[in-house]
Amino acid sequence: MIAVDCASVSVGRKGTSLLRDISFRLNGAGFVGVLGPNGAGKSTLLRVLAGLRAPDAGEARWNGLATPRWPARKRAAFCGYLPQQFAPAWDYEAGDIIALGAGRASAGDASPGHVLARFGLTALARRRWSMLSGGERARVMLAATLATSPALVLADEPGASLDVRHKLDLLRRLRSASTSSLVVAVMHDLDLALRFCDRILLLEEGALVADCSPDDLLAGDALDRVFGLRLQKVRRHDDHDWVIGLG
Ligand SMILES: Nc1ncnc2c1ncn2[C@@H]1O[C@H](COP(=O)(O)OP(=O)(O)OP(=O)(O)O)[C@@H](O)[C@H]1O
Repeated sequence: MIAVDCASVSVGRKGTSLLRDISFRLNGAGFVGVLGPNGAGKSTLLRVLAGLRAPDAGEARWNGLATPRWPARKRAAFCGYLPQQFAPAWDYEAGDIIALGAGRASAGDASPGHVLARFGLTALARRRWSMLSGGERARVMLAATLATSPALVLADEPGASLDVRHKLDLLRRLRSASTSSLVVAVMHDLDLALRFCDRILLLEEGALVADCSPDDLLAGDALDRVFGLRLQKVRRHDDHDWVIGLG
C-alpha cells in the first residue's frame, strides 16, 4: 500500500509564501511530475513530502501517518529521496555510495555489486566522488536511491545534468520503477514530463494551479498562462507522444 497526502500545506519564509495551502492525495503506484517555473516552490514541496521540511501549516502523510511520526529506519526503507544537489561529506567511492543506498532496507537483489551491474555502473565502482562527472554522479545517486525499490521515490530534477541518452535511460528507469512504486519527480522538460508521467502537479508562485493528467493539461491553457508563453502542442504521427514548441 502506498498513499501520500499533502494536507493544507503552507510554507513561509520571512513574510513570503513559498507554498500556499496545497492539498492533494497520491494513491498507489504511478509517475507524478511536478512542473512550474523557477521559484514556483517545486523543491520546497518535495522536501515537505519527504519529511525534510516541516510546513508552517498542514502536514504530509505517508499511508495516513504524518512523516515526523515515522521511525527513522522505516522512513529510510519507505522513501528514496534524490535531491537536486548532493555532496557527500567524505570522498566516497561510487561503490560505497551504492552500498549505503542498498543498506537502507533488506531487499533480495540489492547487493551493491548487483545494483552496480543493474545500473551499468560496474566500471565506476572504485571511482571517487570527486573524480566523477556531474552526469556520473547523478547516475550513481539514482542507483543508490532505487537500490532497494522503495515504495515512494521523490526525485528533484533527476535528469538535469545528463546527456540525452542518459536522461532517457533515467526516465525509463523511473517509469519502470513506477509500476510498483509511487514516483514523484520535479521536471523542467515539458515534452518528457508529458510523455512519461501519469499525472501532473503544476505549481505557480507556491500555489497548486493544476492537478490532472497530461492530456487534460494540454487541453487547457494553464501551461501557457503559468510559463507566460504560447506553446504549440503537436501530437506526433504515432498519436502517442506530444511535442511542445514555441508558438
Ligand atoms: N531557505 C530559504 N530562504 C529563503 N527563500 C527560500 C528558501 N528556500 C527557498 N526559498 C525561495 O522559495 C521559492 C521557492 O523555491 P524552490 O526551490 O522550492 O523553487 P523551485 O520551483 O524548485 O525552483 P527551481 O525551478 O528554480 O529549482 C524561491 O523563490 C526561493 O528563492
